[in-house]
Amino acid sequence: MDVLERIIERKRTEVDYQKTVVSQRELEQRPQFNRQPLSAHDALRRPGSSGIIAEFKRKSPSKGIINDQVLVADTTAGYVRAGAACLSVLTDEPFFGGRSEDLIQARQANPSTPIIRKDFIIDPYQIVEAKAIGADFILLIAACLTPKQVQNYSQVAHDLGLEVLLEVHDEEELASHLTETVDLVGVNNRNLKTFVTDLSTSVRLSTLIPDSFVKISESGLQQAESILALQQVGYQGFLIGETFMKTADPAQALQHLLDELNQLHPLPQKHYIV
Ligand SMILES: O=P(O)(O)OC[C@@H](O)[C@@H](O)c1c[nH]c2ccccc12
Repeated sequence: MDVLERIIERKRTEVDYQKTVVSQRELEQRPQFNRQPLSAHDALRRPGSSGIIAEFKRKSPSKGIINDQVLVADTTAGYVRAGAACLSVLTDEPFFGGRSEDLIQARQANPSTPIIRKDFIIDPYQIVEAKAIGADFILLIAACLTPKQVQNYSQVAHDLGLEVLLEVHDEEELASHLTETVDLVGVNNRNLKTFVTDLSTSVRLSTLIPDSFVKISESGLQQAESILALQQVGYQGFLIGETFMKTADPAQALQHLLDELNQLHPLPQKHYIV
């Protein structure tokens, strides 16, 4: 069994248990459930957007502990001050050391920045839960779902006002799973089965994704030069976790990356803001 299969098996048990603890009806009564979600699509397409989706990730199956010292509210607020366009918060506990409470805290600290619930969604209950904890958009991973599930779950998300990021990592997944019902398409440079990270995956797949979707390159991004090269082939979003989280001050690491990016490729808007 590969890691992805283990994660999904564990997730099934977790979701079935969670449903007995908090019913869907109870989730629908939470105050956040009535909040109007923010659009990640708009935030990433806004002129002058940094395009960075900055992730809060304590640990991962490939790297072990990345950072268990920093607090979610401080870190995510720091990311936003530094210029993140969106935030990503891992809520998977067994493999990534996250929890729903992290997203609740990130939401409180950042009322105006779109936040993605980063988890392995295999049941519509988790989409209702995403809304109830204050997420604005959700991740659907092609490798974990059938094309039909992607369509159905996107519909559930849209009915709740949430946007959908579909994650693929090769041509086959893109061809079989891409549907008009998703809003953003993420190319994961990391193969979730082998953990090998290769940025050329994003380059290869970029022309195969229609421009109507916001294109996001995910994982393994470290250098301003790589971001610039990916912008040139059509990417508008960059999902980055470890490069920031492995430092003692993740927000400062983002600030450095944006400074480097501005030096390479100054965004005119930045210079006109007084
Ligand atoms: O830490 P990195 O290499 O910058 O990667 C961030 C993000 O892309 C990665 O955490 C991720 C992408 N898709 C996922 C699916 C589940 C869990 C995690 C992920």
